[in-house]
Amino acid sequence: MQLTADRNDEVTLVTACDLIRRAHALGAEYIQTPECTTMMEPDKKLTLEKALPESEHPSVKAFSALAAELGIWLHIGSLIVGTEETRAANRALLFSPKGEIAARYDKIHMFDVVIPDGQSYRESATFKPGEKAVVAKLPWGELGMGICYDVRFPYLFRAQAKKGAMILTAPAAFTKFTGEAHWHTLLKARAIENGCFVIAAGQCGVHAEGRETYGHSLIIAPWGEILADGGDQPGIVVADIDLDRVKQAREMVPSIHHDREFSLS
Ligand SMILES: O=C(O)CNC(=O)[C@H](CS)NC(=O)CCC(=O)C(=O)O
Repeated sequence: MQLTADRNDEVTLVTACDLIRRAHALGAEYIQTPECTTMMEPDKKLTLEKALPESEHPSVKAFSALAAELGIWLHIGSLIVGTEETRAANRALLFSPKGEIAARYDKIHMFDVVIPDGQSYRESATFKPGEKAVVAKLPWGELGMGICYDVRFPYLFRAQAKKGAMILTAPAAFTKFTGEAHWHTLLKARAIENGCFVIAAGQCGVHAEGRETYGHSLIIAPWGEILADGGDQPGIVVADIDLDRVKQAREMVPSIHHDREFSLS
């Protein structure tokens, strides 16, 4: 599902829940939302003020209740969650159909980048990077959890695939500028090189202070075909995931089994 998060999380939460309900009505059993699902707040101080711990976080409570009500696996691409330290976590949460948190992943790679379109980002000023890669168990197979900028670090997804992941994920708030140049290519590469499905929900549109995100939520098959593309407007995309296609792609090109150690001089 993709949306344009407001800086006010209460406003965005309503939209997010509505889109999740629409996806469920179409038969979705696993639903993914973008990075920073309920809030895109440019101000560091305001971001940290809203960064409540999981146990007190209004969005965590709402999504847990919604997952239980609908009986779905709900993968919230990320929420801004308070930690014991001064910086927050940019954390993805996977809710089970009982509403329990089945897995959590803190974004590892921080987007500290100056973009030639004039925008500059210092994610590490607000967020403490995670240190643990995560592969979560779904009833259909294992799912590797990544977030946004992580998609540029192929060894993270390689490690997840080697651990058994058949679905790789990168919910995102990609910039429009870098998305136009790189988004489809990076995600297709992660799918092809690992023989995995890739599912990546994206923020889209114009956010507070003119920040533009790329949208184009993608579902990609292990052979590299794009099964669904969300375009640039808020909405949902759905696809049937046949996990036999992982085996089929890896039978055609078994590169996942051909990694080698080598020296470099
Ligand atoms: O801070 C927020 O409000 C939400 N978080 C983000 O937007 C994050 C960190 S600033 N964005 C990215 O990682 C973009 C990566 C990207 O665009 C690329 O790799 O090209």
